Amino acid sequence: MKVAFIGTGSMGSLLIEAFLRSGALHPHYICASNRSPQKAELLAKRHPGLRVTGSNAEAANGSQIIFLCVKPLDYLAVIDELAGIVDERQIVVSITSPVQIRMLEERIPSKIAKIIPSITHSALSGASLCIYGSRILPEDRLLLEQLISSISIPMSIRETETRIASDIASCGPAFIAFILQQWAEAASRLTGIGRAEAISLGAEMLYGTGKLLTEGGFTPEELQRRVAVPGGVTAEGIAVLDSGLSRVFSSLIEATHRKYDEDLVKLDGLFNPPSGGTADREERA
Ligand SMILES: NC(=O)C1=CN([C@@H]2O[C@H](COP(=O)(O)OP(=O)(O)OC[C@H]3O[C@@H](n4cnc5c(N)ncnc54)[C@H](O)[C@@H]3O)[C@@H](O)[C@H]2O)C=CC1
Ligand SMILES: O=C(O)[C@@H]1CCC=N1
Repeated sequence: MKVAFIGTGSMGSLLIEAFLRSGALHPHYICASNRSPQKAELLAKRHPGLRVTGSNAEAANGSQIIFLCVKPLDYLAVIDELAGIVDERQIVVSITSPVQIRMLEERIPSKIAKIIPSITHSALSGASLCIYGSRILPEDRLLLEQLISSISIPMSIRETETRIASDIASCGPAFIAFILQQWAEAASRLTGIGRAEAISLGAEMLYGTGKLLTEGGFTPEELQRRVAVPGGVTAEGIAVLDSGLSRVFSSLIEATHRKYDEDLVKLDGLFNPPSGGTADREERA
């Protein structure tokens, strides 16, 4: 099976390398193209056999699955390039949340899926968010999920839930890393523990907590009950978090959704230039 990756920036490269590391894909079956070819050529150097093409059309030609790993505002240019090249048997996968499946189905005849990845896939873990277009058949879904499950846990979501699900699964690693950084800096400032030591302790704790919440079968509530012994110190800390955090997460969700709305308006203008409908604004969660 030939698989193409258009855009080999941060996420395109990460996906290629994760698929190679998992053994799901072999370099000989991968075609990659990028606006500045150097990035794709670096990948080819690291993974002999991986083919870098001079154009996106060349990468897509004959590929069974085509991952589009460019930023939202670069989609239209790529889609227009592919329009006369791809056919109804090929599967085009968008990895970006604001580009609506409908926008792609209107412009190209291929089967369309949206699979939103996460940086956690470079550790062969984390959830990938899967949304399938109207032309995707059960066997296409099986093929995609077989591939993506080599590097992640595929989870089907509704397209209207893309923003909030992606906030948690894809932006989440950055949010949690920020919290850990702040915690470690406060710990270092107030107690003198080394920042690096505090971060190592926190990282191991996050790894173990993730395992307990997944394979360990704990719910967040059970985990808190087990750790916060009556009359102990954890309960004191949870009371502080309780008084401060609920507002923080509401503001966070408002901020990401506001930015998403702005992206939808820009995309709407790009994909429907003259009359410019606003239907996409209704499509977010
Ligand atoms: N970084 C992350 O953790 C996640 C990113 N995403 C989504 O992935 C998409 C890509 O993000 P990154 O990889 O971080 O961005 P990036 O900027 O690192 O990579 C985008 C690549 O696309 C290339 N490109 C732009 N226009 C092109 C064209 N016409 N033809 C070929 N290549 C072209 C650029 O040269 C660049 O290498 C974004 O839409 C982002 O929302 C989704 C989930 C997680
Ligand atoms: O920051 C961003 O826009 C992308 C989307 C999900 C994770 N990173």
